[in-house]
Amino acid sequence: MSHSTPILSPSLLSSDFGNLQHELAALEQADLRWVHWDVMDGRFVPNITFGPPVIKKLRASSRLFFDVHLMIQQPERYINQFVDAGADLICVHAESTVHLERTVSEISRQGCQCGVALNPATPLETVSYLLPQLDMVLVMSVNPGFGGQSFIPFSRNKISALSAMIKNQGAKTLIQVDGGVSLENAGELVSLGADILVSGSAFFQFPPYAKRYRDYMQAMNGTRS
Ligand SMILES: O=C(CO)[C@H](O)[C@H](O)COP(=O)(O)O
Ligand SMILES: [Co+2]
Repeated sequence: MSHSTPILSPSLLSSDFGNLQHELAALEQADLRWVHWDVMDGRFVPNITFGPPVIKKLRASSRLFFDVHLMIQQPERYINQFVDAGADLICVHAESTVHLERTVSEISRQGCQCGVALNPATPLETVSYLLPQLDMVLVMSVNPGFGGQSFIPFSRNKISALSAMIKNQGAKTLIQVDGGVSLENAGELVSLGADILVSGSAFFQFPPYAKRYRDYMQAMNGTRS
């Protein structure tokens, strides 16, 4: 089921890592509701970013919804730590854990919303049986690991097919799209079925954030069917 109002979740990957507290405050001031944390371990993806201690420290001063995208091998080892750090939603990659059902069940059991991310080449069937228990499926529209990449065109078909799959099952799972999202494609992605768009480079490189957020919301609402 789609959210009546689509959500923008700015990816901190493109923010000022030297001043994350300020960045979070600026997002709140600009009326954003969500923020996207790209956690990378240097193994599942080549880069390394931040982990639970950083998120926990910043949780204390932020009311934003913490949308945590784990790009780490065997995320089941760290669920407890990310829940304790204050994540509102934890999203694990289907490709990163052998026992995916057990991993998402554990996230829910610990009182957190749960999501599964799919790399571009990973088929939707991977999450078909899990939809009733997932709060969100993240369709990666670039290969994970870096910000500023170009949107992979076949992701459009994947979003529509996932939207149809969710409707057919009568599930309430939200669709998030991450990678290469811009003001230019935001409206189209929402019309295809996206409920939450993640934007890193195309958000943070264009301050002031309040104006950028307004522009995104206009684009996202404009073509909602
Ligand atoms: O998960 C990610 C990369 O692995 C990021 O969330 C994503 O790439 C956002 O960056 P951009 O909007 O610049 O593409
Ligand atoms: Co991400």
